[in-house]
Amino acid sequence: MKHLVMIGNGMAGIRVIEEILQQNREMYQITIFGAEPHPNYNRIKLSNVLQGDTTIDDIIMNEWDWYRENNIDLHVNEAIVQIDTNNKQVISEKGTIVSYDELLIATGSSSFILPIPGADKDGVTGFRDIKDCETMIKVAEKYKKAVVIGGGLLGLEAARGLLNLGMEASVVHLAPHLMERQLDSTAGAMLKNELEAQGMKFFMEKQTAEILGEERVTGLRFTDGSEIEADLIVMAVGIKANTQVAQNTDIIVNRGIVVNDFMETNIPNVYAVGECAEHREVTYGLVAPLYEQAKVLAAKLTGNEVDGYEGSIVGTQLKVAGVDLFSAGEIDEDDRTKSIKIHNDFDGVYKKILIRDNRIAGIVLYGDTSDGQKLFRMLLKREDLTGMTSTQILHTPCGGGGGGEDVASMPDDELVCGCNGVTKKTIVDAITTNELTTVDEVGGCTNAGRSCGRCKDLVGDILAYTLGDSFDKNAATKKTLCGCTTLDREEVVAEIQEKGLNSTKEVMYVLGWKNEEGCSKCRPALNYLLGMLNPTEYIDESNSRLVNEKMHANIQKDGTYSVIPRMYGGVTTAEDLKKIGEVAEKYDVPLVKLTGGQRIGLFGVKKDDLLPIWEELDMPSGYAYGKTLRTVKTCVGKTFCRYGTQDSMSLGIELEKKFERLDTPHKFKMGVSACPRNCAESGIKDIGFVGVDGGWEIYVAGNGGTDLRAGDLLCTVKTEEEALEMTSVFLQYYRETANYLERTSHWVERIGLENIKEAIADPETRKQLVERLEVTLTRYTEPWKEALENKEIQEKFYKNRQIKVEVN
Ligand SMILES: Cc1cc2nc3c(=O)[nH]c(=O)nc-3n(C[C@H](O)[C@H](O)[C@H](O)COP(=O)(O)OP(=O)(O)OC[C@H]3O[C@@H](n4cnc5c(N)ncnc54)[C@H](O)[C@@H]3O)c2cc1C
Ligand SMILES: NC(=O)c1ccc[n+]([C@@H]2O[C@H](COP(=O)([O-])OP(=O)(O)OC[C@H]3O[C@@H](n4cnc5c(N)ncnc54)[C@H](O)[C@@H]3O)[C@@H](O)[C@H]2O)c1
Ligand code: SF4
Ligand code: FES
Repeated sequence: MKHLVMIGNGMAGIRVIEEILQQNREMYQITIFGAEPHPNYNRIKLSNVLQGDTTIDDIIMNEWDWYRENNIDLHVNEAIVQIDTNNKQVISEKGTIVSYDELLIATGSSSFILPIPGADKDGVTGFRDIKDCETMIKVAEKYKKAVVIGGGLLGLEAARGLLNLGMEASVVHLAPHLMERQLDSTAGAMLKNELEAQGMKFFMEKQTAEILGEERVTGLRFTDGSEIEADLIVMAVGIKANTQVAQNTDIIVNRGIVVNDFMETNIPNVYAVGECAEHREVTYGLVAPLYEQAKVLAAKLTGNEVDGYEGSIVGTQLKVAGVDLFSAGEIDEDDRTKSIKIHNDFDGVYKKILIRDNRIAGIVLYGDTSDGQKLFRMLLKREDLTGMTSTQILHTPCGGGGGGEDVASMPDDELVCGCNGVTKKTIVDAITTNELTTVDEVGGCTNAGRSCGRCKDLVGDILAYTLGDSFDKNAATKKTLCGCTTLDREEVVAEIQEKGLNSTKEVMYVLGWKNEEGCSKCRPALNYLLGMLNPTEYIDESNSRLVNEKMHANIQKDGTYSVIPRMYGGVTTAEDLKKIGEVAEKYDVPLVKLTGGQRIGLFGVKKDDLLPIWEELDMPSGYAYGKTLRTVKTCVGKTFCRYGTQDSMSLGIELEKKFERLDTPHKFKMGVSACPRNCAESGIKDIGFVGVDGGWEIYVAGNGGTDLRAGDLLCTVKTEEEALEMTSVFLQYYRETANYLERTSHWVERIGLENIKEAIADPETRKQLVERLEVTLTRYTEPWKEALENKEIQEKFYKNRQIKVEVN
């Protein structure tokens, strides 16, 4: 098998790999290096994350298990720093050397940071990746004044996000009107009016000379000498291709890595794709052309016949609520163009079609973009307009997302999903051939809707049109458990109960799963649901668990493992500390570290050492890898602290001993503080206890991670027994109603705290929840003890090859 190495784990590169896997799974052993610590995610949707419409979790496109299932050796957080084309090797920043037969460079771009004094101060960022997005969200919690430099697509989407985060957002722009690369001055002015009405401020035709402040930014000075204040500066002044890996090699680099029509560089077996590639002197910054490149390259790499890539004309839209615009091709008239213009200022609609030699050369639409795709198709196909009137050009029947009638009159070759180049015919064919009934399924088969998501309504309309009477609108757009089924979580639960199903295979078979093996999304979800619904009879399927749970250890990015034993309530003994020290020394453990959950972790453990280390430790597993109770953090409480009114350690230890190993929809953390000073950070735990005079306040759905959230007060109880009972009630209600992989913070926001309180108000309901939980708690055993006693488990999990996948 040939070895394909890819540098870059982003949108264009992974599309090539997906296409290769579809065309020939057996052809390559694949290794991917990614500089970011994440699996492939939808970068486009970072704007939606910043604007608060979605979460980082929701924009992951290929989960860690996807890499594993496709035998991809993934190295994240590990940039390649050198290519040796003579010896056909790549070298990473950590010194890893890997040989390749075929090398694919897919390193994308970086934000262009203006080379002006002060650009390196704290509070100055680009907007390119998850880290930048998180930086902005964090700054917005503390500071007020945001300045975005650059009034292009990215700058305006960033500014809208910062407004949504409660900041004042000003945009500094060099040109006389916004988005001058996509809009003419009329549309640019209309856009500025709309955004001003939404609360943005603009500084037009201003060039930044310097960023002011000591260590942290306080403002900026323009070249005309005027100054404005700023706590955060976002640079959105364009991008530059990441070509550093090709430097000091014979690979030709210009603005990007130079490729021919088959994405081949001048060096044999080395290819480039995506924003880092320069094709016919053009580098692209939108996914549609990059996906076209990906298709061509995948065909080339799998030996399939394919026409070369000839370059693209791109269409753009802005992802800001309340703004409807579309632009493609040329923007401004010249002496060879004629134009059709409609400017209805009253309704805020502007349309300009530029025509040269009787063919559409450019489109600018503002306020009504329903003709966008039809006109874009005419532009791309160079349709001859001879004999057509301006009214016919603007109003020929089209799709435009307007429902059944429009869809019927849409030509087959009309582009429905601009990002992925999917036409109406491809979608209709996929629906009929594969009996698809949901928008997500259409996405799974054709990729339509998998990028910016704008076309999803139109895909829904095409489903309605194709399926006719059998179309069910609610079903088409509902959130199914995964792409293998049309059923959502509630329906799957109802079917399992009604039909008495008792294994994942049985569920998949009886409920007509499309993929009989399921996928990395549904297998762990079904395993959880079956165990939750039928705790006494269901036999846990370790093969259906997420990889870390299967191994009972977190796999680190270098292929080693972590060992984290329990320390109930963060309390340990001299004897346990000695044991940990001894194994760390004996097995040469590279890192011994106190974790955030008040325990001691051994990191960098070799797979072969896992069993002997656990045997010698003879301590319970801390489940630091599981969707289960992780830790109960406690303060020292009244035993030692003069402010303490309660015994926090005792409650914490009791809670941890009672609920350890319990499967929950997502990881679950607790905190117990013995007074409102809250030293155990109980306010940012899934369930947190705060000692008050005469009892405990119980806070729920707090989160200290990426979605920082203060917990909500659920209730106040008087005794430890009541605290334990309320924890059982809350935990079991969460277990029975949350979606798999839904943290309590998201669950409480989705269901509503008041609804949860109401649901558990009745004492009889509470009693039943507690009873069901008590039964469930009897099904768990100590995993490492079991592994040490069971040869089969040892052979299956701890004596085979290393997998290099980082799992969070
Ligand atoms: C906020 C935002 C919104 C956007 N909105 C849209 C939109 O609405 N529509 C649209 O079409 N496009 C949009 N884009 C652009 C689109 O996201 C990009 O065109 C696309 O992601 C480029 O794909 P790529 O694979 O070439 O690069 P990337 O997705 O950037 O992937 C490249 C990866 O390679 C990694 N890498 C770089 N150097 C190395 C190295 N030496 N070793 C290992 N790894 C390396 C990078 O860290 C990165 O993860 C948007 C971009 C942003 C930032
Ligand atoms: N909706 C979308 O399709 C979308 C959204 C976000 C990002 N993107 C892509 O991401 C990439 C980056 O976007 P971008 O908007 O940064 O790039 P861009 O090159 O499209 O726009 C940069 C803007 O910054 C302005 N500018 C340049 N120097 C400046 C200065 N010194 N002061 C003030 N303004 C200055 C330019 O006039 C220009 O309008 C692009 O490839 C873009 O296509 C696309
Ligand atoms: S939370 Fe209160 S009781 Fe606990 S350590 Fe802090 S001050 Fe002391
Ligand atoms: S148009 Fe962007 S995903 Fe379809």
